Parts: sequence; C-alpha cells; structure tokens
Amino acid sequence: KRHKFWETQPVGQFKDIGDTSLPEGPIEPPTPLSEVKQEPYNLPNLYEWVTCDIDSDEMCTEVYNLLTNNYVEDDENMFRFKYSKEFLRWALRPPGYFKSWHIGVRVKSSKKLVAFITGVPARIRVRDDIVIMAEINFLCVHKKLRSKRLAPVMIKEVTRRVHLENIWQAAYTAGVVLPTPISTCQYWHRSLNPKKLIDVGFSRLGARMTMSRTIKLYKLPESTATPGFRKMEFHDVPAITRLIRNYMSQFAAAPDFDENDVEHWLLPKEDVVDSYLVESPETHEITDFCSFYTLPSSILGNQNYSALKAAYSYYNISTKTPLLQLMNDALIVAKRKDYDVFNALDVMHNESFLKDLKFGPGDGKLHYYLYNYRIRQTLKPAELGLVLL
Ligand SMILES: CCCCCCCCCCCCCC(=O)CSCCNC(=O)CCNC(=O)[C@H](O)C(C)(C)COP(=O)(O)OP(=O)(O)OC[C@H]1O[C@@H](n2cnc3c(N)ncnc32)[C@H](O)[C@@H]1OP(=O)(O)O
Ligand SMILES: CCOC(=O)c1cnc2ccc(OC)cc2c1SCCC#N
Repeated sequence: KRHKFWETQPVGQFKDIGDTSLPEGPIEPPTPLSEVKQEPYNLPNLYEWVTCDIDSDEMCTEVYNLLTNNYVEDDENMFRFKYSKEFLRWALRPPGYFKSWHIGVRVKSSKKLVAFITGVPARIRVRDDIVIMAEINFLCVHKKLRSKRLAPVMIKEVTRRVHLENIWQAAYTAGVVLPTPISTCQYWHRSLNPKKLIDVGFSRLGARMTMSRTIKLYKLPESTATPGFRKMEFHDVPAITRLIRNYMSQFAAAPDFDENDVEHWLLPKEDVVDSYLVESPETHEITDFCSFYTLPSSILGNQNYSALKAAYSYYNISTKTPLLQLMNDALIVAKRKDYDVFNALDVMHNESFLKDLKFGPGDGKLHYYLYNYRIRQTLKPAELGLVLL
C-alpha cells in the first residue's frame, strides 16, 4: 500500500521494519523555532482554519455535532462514537493544554464546521526516556469531504502548532494500519445488558442458549465484594499519585503522571470518568485502584435502540486486592449505573482477567503510534501502560 503522505513523515517506515541498526529515540532533531513555519498551511480555497474554544458552549456544541455525525464507526457501521460535551472538555483541557491545538476547519461561506483535529500535551515515558509529547485525537473530516486529502493538511497543521511550542514527538492510536504501529492491541467486551447487545446485533445467542439463560450467565451481584472499596476523592490524590507512578514503572510505555495530572485525569467526573480505590479498613493504606471512562455510541439502524452506554477500562492498579476481584467490582458498579457493556483493551495486566470475567474478544484492533520517535521492537500489549481516549 502506498502511503504517499505518511512516507514523507518522521515515523517508522514499513521498509525499515526489522532494521535493528536504526537507533531508538527521536527520528529527526528539533527545528530551531525561528525556522518553524509561522503561518498556517494552505487549505483548499473554500475552507478556513478556526481555533476551537471549547469553553464556549456554542463552539463546543459545533464540535460535538460534527463528531456525533462524522466520527469513528465500526467496520459494520453498527455504532458511531458519541463523545459527550463534558467528556470533550475533560479530554481537551488537561494541565498545560493549548487552545491553539484545538483546530477546526470551516466552510468560508456557510461557516459550517467540517473538520477537526486536536492535540494535548502529555509527559510520556518510553522505556527510560521521559518525553513531552502531543497526544493527537479527534481527527475528523465531514463525511461529504472524505478522500480529498484533507487529513494530511490537518495533520501537518497540528504538527506545526505543536512544533511552535517546542514539542517534537506525538502519540496517537487508530483502528487503521499506518506506518508503523509500536503495538497492536485488541478490544474485549463484557456484556452487562446482553439482551440489548443481542437485539442490536452485536452479540448472538449462544448455541443451545436461551435468552433467560444468557441473562443469567452475565448476572452480577448487587454489591461489590472488596472491603474498603470506595469512590476516589480529592484528598486521595497524593496517595494515588504515589501508587500509579510506582505501578506504571513496570511498563515500557506509560504516562508520567504528577499530582496535577492525577487530579485531572483520575478524579471522578459524573458521566465522564469513574474511579474507585481500596482503602484498607485496618491500616487505611490505599492499596488498589480501578477506573473507567464513559463513551456512549450512537446505534445506527436499530428499531428499538438509538444509544449504547459503554464503559471503557482506564487505569487499574492492584497491589493487594487480586485484579480479578477488583475488576469484578468495577463491573458490578458499571452494571449498577446501567452501562450496557464494559470494554477493555488487552494492555497492562488486563489479559489476566478478561476471560475469567466473561469478556469476549472484539473484531476491532487498536494500533498505537509514536510520531518522530523510533522504538526498535514492537511492544506486546502487556508492555503498554498507555490508554488514550
Ligand atoms: C510533533 C507533533 C506531531 C502531531 C501529529 C502526529 C500525527 C497524528 C496523525 C493523526 C492521528 C489521529 C488519531 C485520532 O484522531 C484517533 S483515530 C480516529 C480517526 N478519525 C476517524 O476515523 C473519523 C472518521 N473518519 C474520518 O473523519 C476520515 O476518514 C479521516 C479524517 C480519518 C481521514 O480523512 P479521509 O478523507 O478519509 O482521507 P484523506 O483526507 O483523503 O487523507 C488520506 C490520508 O490520511 C491517512 N489517514 C486516514 N486515516 C487516518 C488516521 N486515523 N490517522 C492518521 N492518518 C490517517 C491515510 O493513510 C492517507 O494517507 P497516506 O496516503 O499516507 O496513507
Ligand atoms: C458492544 C461492544 O462494542 C462497542 O462498545 C463499540 C461501541 N461503539 C463503537 C464505535 C465505533 C467503533 O469504531 C471502531 C467501535 C465501537 C465499538 S467496538 C470498539 C470499541 C471498543 N471496545
């Protein structure tokens, strides 16, 4: 496959796979800031750049509507991600964020928002290197403007704006194969509402299985099992920061969270992110943590349902409570909050609980990428400690 754009970019190229002579680390050196292109890339004549101020409800609504109607669908066009406005505000305003990295494209005449791409700054450790990167996300071109080579322009523009902040690396994920994945992970799904998943056509009744038997198979207790299991609160931030920094050090790639990052990314936010911890009733030590984010999807073309309420496993830490028991408590909480499905990637130690907790493998893959940073050997999912939204 010819990647006319990606072959011009400082990313691992397919032709270089297996070439262990190439050094690990940045592919190109930084450009002197005076040499970074000062003006935006040219768009086709009908279009103009707009910096999206998502603090503005009007602008945030335009972004929400563009994504709701034009963002990622599964291969069978059964679902389309429907990130909420509150989720977008959370995802796009972490500590140190740049409004200039929230980039839209409007039709000059109608002022209609027809494309979007974002970056947020993140400190990411790759093996022993801590690298300031841009996490790139929400790349979206309106369905009516596809296959016009707009995406490469969007990517070059966000790259330019990231360079202006003296940042030279990026991290991103995609369902498509591009030059060149640093890891390829698998989605797993745990039914919480099997009747709905069967009705929408995602799941099928097992052979020799009735609907009532299937509902019983996925049934969960009303209450969690772990003593001291409770919601995370603001005063837990220092302890959770210590816990996650220590736990994540075992993975080849992971976020380098400080207390400000933990406060932003891991404190519960209603209908955005849920986080729970285990505080030992005896010692009051905080020993374990689990979290999931809320990403609904539109259900496309079903008579009975229009929305899927999905929970996505985020960061989980087990030092005393078995991960299996901790994640079962997460499932119990998600079911109690009326989620239809609990999704997880096979990253970190997730493989250890997926089958036992009745997750089934999805048919979608998620490829992880670094921009302008080579790693010699593809990482196994279990070596990945990074979950992007
Ligand atoms: C130092 C800082 C660096 C920051 C930047 C780092 C890099 C960040 C990179 C971005 C990370 C985003 C992460 C993220 O947001 C999470 S992945 C979600 C991406 N969005 C969607 O799938 C939404 C629905 N699809 C669309 O809106 C369009 O199909 C998009 C806009 C995807 C492509 O629009 P289009 O109308 O269908 O296509 P053309 O404009 O004609 O362009 C075709 C070229 O685009 C390449 N392409 C297609 N999909 C891609 C994808 N998902 N990543 C990267 N490249 C992608 C494709 O390979 C081809 O290049 P090639 O000819 O070389 O093969
Ligand atoms: C029921 C299990 O599938 C999903 O939850 C789901 C929901 N919405 C999507 C929207 C776009 C989409 O495009 C790849 C996939 C989904 C998926 S499966 C992959 C995500 C996970 N886990």
